[in-house]
Amino acid sequence: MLQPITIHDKQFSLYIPERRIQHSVEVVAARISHDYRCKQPLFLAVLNGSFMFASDLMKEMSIPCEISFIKLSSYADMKSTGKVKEIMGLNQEIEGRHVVIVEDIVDTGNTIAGLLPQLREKGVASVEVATMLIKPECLEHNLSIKYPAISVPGEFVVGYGLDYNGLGRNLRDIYKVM
Ligand SMILES: O=P(O)(O)OC[C@H]1O[C@H](OP(=O)(O)OP(=O)(O)O)[C@H](O)[C@@H]1O
Ligand code: HPA
Repeated sequence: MLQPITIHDKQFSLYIPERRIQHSVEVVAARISHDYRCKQPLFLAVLNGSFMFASDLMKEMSIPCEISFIKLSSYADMKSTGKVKEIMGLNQEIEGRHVVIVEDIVDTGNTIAGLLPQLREKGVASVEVATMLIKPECLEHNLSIKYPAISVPGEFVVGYGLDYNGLGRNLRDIYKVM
């Protein structure tokens, strides 16, 4: 068996190898390329974690498409629905655009559940979500995630953009906590 890796105080074992990740990215890119062939989609990649998936996804797209990167403020106003993180860095006009949010992971779904209404308020023509990983058993919202690459159980994962306290994002494979 492969040696586990150590990040900070925890050990992680290899979970999803690079070749499976790359194959899953190709499958998702082909689906989006087909579904959006006359729509010139605008990818909105949520920083930081999505940078690697966003880059690989773009390289596999076979239709004209654009990309912008957004960050969600770590603090925001409290609304009755809970904490709503505001979008920062959106310097692109999105009214009337077909937007595809790009995420590294949908875990509880809080991030996407907060983001979707804000994008709809700005008058997008459509909005869907592409995510490298999804944890269906952790979802706390009724979300329809149209383009999930790989489903995983609830364990904490790192690599391919995902971090554990800042480290591990550079790993080409995805690892899970032991
Ligand atoms: O579905 P959720 O429970 O909301 O979790 C998913 C979010 O958590 C991570 O972001 P994080 O806020 O850790 O920032 P990062 O991308 O900079 O690591 C990840 O990149 C997603 O955006
Ligand atoms: O499993 C995870 N790993 C890293 N970052 C995350 N953000 C939400 N879930 C995770």
